[in-house]
Amino acid sequence: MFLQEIIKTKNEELSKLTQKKRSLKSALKKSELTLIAEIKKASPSKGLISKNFDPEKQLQAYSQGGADAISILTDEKYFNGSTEILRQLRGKTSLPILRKEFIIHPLQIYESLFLGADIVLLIAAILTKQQIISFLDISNQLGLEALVEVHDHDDLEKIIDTKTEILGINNRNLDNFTVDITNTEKIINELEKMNIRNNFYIVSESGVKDKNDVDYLESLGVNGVLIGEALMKSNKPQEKIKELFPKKEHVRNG
Ligand SMILES: O=P(O)(O)OC[C@@H](O)[C@@H](O)c1c[nH]c2ccccc12
Repeated sequence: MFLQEIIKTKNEELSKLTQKKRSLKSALKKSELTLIAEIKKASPSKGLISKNFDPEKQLQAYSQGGADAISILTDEKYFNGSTEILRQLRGKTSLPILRKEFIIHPLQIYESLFLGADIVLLIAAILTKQQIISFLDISNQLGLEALVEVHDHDDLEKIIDTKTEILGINNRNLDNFTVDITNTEKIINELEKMNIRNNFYIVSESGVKDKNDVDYLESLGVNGVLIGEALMKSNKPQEKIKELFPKKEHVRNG
């Protein structure tokens, strides 16, 4: 009897832990182009990007500018990020948070939950199809959303017939750092040929720097864009967002 009561309580406690997180998918469902704004101090391709790196100030500028979600680099060695940044910013925003990390083990997904992330990144190029399938299952169980990132045809093959819902198309080749934003168009064309374009919410990632780029991507029908460097390098990220997304509603007090 008593054990039963304990288990009932445990189930209630667990449901709190895994309850639906803040959702990127809900933002992507809207007709307006979604902005995922990234907090990134440095990168292996660009070195130090932000001299006066202040994650909290950056977060404020992003949310006041009208960003729909925040991406936070947690890799230390190559991006100068930290899990601590995510932990600290979590309580300071109501926007969904994507943990930008190179996930190669299920433990990192559990860790993301405890850090307070709402979305995890699954990079197809560093995972097998089996891992993608299993990592998507784990994320689902934990109530986390997953942004599954592809760059080329081989990556695309790996995510076909998986439960991928949010598809990130990376315009940057992570092996040699070359950037080409027409990569988004190329991958969308492949999806259309395979007749699976409408199975996904599509986020174009990397190399988006001006209004022209945003307009071009919007014309392709993407649901969202992920921008890091252009916002990190700007002295006034909030203004930069206004320039890139004049239609966005700008929040007054974060
Ligand atoms: O700074 P940019 O060019 O706007 O790019 C942002 C984001 O797309 C990029 O940081 C990124 C995309 N996929 C990744 C995977 C790991 C680390 C970083 C990334």
